[in-house]
Amino acid sequence: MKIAILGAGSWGTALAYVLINNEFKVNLWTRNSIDLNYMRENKVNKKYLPDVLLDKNIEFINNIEDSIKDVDVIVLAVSSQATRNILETIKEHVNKNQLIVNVSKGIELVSLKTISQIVKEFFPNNNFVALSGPSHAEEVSKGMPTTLVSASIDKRSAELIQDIFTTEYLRVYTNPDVIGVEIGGSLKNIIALGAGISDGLGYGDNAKAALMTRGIYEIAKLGKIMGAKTTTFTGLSGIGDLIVTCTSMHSRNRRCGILIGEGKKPKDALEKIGMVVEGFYTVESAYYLSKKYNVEMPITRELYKVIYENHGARDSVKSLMMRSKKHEIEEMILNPIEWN
Ligand SMILES: NC(=O)C1=CN([C@@H]2O[C@H](COP(=O)(O)OP(=O)(O)OC[C@H]3O[C@@H](n4cnc5c(N)ncnc54)[C@H](OP(=O)(O)O)[C@@H]3O)[C@@H](O)[C@H]2O)C=CC1
Ligand SMILES: O=C(CO)COP(=O)(O)O
Repeated sequence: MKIAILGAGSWGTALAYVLINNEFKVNLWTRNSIDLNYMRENKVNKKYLPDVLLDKNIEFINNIEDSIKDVDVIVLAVSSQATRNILETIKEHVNKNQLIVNVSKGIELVSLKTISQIVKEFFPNNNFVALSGPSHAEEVSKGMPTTLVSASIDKRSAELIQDIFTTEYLRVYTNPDVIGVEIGGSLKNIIALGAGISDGLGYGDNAKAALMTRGIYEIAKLGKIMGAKTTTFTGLSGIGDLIVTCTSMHSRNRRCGILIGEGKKPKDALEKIGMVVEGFYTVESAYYLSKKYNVEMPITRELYKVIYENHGARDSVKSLMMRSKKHEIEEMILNPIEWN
């Protein structure tokens, strides 16, 4: 079995490390020829994961068409806003037997589509898997215990991806709820930005617990209306990924939020992180999805104002706290226990 990984960032590189050590052949594609030459010579990705040795079963490739030739699986591992361009580039060169796997976590701006929906536009006949879950590249590439979810409407594809990525430190579950896994994985990044802002403002654990709990609630509300199963949000790609991203210093979303909370302008904070901060864009997509589906998403709305409308973060927290009083669980999401 041969696998192409399109994108040699932190996550693409960590997944390449897993696969080559499972004795699969990997083509790792990067658009950057300087990075390519360094990787070929030194067998490490200096820019994103410098301590991880990639010294067997791997080819570093700069030509994207060559990288997907004769592979069984194509893994999309660039930022989600760049994925459409990648698909456009490879569309004439993919055959219908190649399984397409997406590992990025975001919702496309303007189209408001998830990656499975974009992939379907280009490759309606190919099987598709969304591989997601609480998994920082820095830990996976050190062999630290991690769990993922392989989501596909095709059971065999979900199980194939489960098989090839499983190691003694990486446990992979399957789930047929692709949209649920995609919405959970994408929107947790918004809440992680918020958790970071809260930390940057000097607020404590109470505020973060509130953001995480009310955050997964509004994510699940939107997800349900978009066709997801509510239970998926209680799983690894939902609350699991939300917990890891809101609490870890590995998280670029959380670190970007901390800088904003400390007073940096959102654009400057993004630039300082220097890596993909998906939540920065997904907050806009989610804001418009909440309007499109008429779902109340107060945390998303306030974060949109902070990131895109120059609204003060402390004022946004006040607005959230002073909203009109309400019941905790709305009818539409679960069956709440009613008062006697
Ligand atoms: N890091 C992690 O722990 C995890 C990340 N993810 C998700 O994986 C996705 C990729 O993140 P990650 O690898 O961490 O990000 P990084 O910032 O580490 O790397 C981004 C990668 O995407 C490439 N890229 C960015 N823009 C473009 C573009 N316009 N065209 C082609 N390639 C582009 C970069 O290439 P270049 O270097 O040339 O700019 C680089 O290879 C994100 O959606 C993220 O949410 C999911 C799980 C874990
Ligand atoms: O998705 C991730 C962990 O599961 C990575 O999160 P960040 O992009 O915030 O680093």
